[in-house]
Amino acid sequence: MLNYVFPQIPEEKMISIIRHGLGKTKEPKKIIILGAGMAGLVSASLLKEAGHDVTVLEATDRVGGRVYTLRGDLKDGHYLEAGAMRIPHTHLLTLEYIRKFKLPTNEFVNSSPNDIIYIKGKKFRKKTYEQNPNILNFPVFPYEGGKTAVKLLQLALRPLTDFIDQNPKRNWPWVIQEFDKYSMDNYLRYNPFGISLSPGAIEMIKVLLNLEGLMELSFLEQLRELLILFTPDIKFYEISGGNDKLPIAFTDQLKDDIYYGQYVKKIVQHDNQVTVHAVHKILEPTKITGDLAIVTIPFSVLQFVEIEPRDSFSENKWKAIRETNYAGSTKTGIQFKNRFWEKQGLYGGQTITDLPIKYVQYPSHNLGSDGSGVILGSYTWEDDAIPWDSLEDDNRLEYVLKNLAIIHGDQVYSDFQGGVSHSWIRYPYSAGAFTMFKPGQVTELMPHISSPEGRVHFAGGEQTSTTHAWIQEAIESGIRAAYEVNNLPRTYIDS
Ligand SMILES: Cc1cc2nc3c(=O)[nH]c(=O)nc-3n(C[C@H](O)[C@H](O)[C@H](O)COP(=O)(O)OP(=O)(O)OC[C@H]3O[C@@H](n4cnc5c(N)ncnc54)[C@H](O)[C@@H]3O)c2cc1C
Ligand SMILES: N[C@@H](Cc1ccccc1)C(=O)O
Repeated sequence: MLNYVFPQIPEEKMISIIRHGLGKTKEPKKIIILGAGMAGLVSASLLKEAGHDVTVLEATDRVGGRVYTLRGDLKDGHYLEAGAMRIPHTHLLTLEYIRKFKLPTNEFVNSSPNDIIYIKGKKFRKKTYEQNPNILNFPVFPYEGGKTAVKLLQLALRPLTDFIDQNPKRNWPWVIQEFDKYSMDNYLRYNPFGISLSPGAIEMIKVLLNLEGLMELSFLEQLRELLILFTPDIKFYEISGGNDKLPIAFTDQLKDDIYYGQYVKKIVQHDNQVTVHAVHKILEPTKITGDLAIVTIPFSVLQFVEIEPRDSFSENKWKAIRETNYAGSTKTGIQFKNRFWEKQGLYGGQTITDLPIKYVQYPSHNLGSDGSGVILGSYTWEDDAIPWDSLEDDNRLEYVLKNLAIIHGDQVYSDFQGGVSHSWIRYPYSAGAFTMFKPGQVTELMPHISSPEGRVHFAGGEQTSTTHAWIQEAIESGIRAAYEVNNLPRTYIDS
């Protein structure tokens, strides 16, 4: 259970593997990797460097998967990060690869005192709210008055976070055992430490911390996220020019080993080998046989891949594939011919609102420049994404504009130049944005998610590591899978 929080390979060893590789293998094998997202690229890169013959089958025409920089309908070289947009300064594996490929970065201004809070029809600046949280008028208990949503949440979490901090390795197993059954909503409502927040305080936390859509999901998952986001003096970065530069950087080494447009339909284990069947829109179907396979396809879409013989996967694995919960997320970006938000003091940073758009992020690149820019006009998670997923792109743009006009004025209409939108639930190559367990799934599913099944190994961020919903965990899982198979003797896997 500890690998729910601590990587199976110590972080400093993983950093050394990124820098120096796994070391030449004594057992070169033919390895088929399913998926060219960050997990697939990392494992393919390390295993090729170690002397294996790797083949990567990727369903789409690009690398990156959920690192997806949308440029299509935007002008003047602008882009929207439909997937990964920010990299915390604590995500050393991600930053190590960025350093390895010498990619330029700039600060991602996640939040600033000028952030806007638009709640109950009123507009405030974050600095004003932080000086006097009561101006938002949530009906809190007297002792909760004057506290921000973050402070109230930290109050409710404090007994747990202090306990974890005393001795994380010793105390996390107890926390998992005791709190895996809680949803975020349950923990806040029926706080086991007797710090029961008022309904008004819970409402304030849900709205201000954009948690409304996630409340029914695992409390432990949110706790892990919040520990990241509460890291004192946390800083975020982005790759200048688009985060897709990171997955693309792997293609120099792997350009002859990645096959695009190859949608994997079947995995067969037989005669001490594994054969992967894929279809292509135009070419003849593909059939590749090797010594083993590494699956990085999200479990949500792995359900459509035929596994032969069925019992080559354990029942626990089948259960994990069926039940691992994938949260939805939808992003809509809008391009404006003037960077009007900067004239309103928003150089990066965000708006948080109870309007359907929920969360707006202002760009952290080309700050202060003249001309156009792209705002992430709406970023929603899970339940909050559902209304947006019911709409086609143009309707999303229409409603996002309407909401932005309420916040920024009607200039949004005269400055409007176009926009892009992406629903991860409706994206057939991930069928969801990221794993976010339901209550009980850490205990029930975690032990069976990354365990190999015969000749088939598993990576892929979401389901197989310690921080769901971050590139860091995709890299961690890719390194772990490569390390796992590198010196696996072929005879062993013949058994
Ligand atoms: C909305 C959103 C916001 C995010 N924000 C951040 C952030 O700010 N910072 C951060 O660090 N991380 C963020 N992440 C998380 C990060 O993007 C992912 O955790 C990471 O990219 C996952 O990599 P992966 O290789 O595990 O999976 P994926 O990227 O999903 O790769 C799987 C690959 O398999 C391919 N595939 C699927 N089915 C098949 C098939 N049948 N046959 C062949 N190929 C197939 C897919 O096309 C894809 O390329 C965000 C993710 C989302 C969705
Ligand atoms: N890590 C992703 C998604 C995420 C954030 C916070 C909570 C849950 C998911 C992001 O930074 O946007």
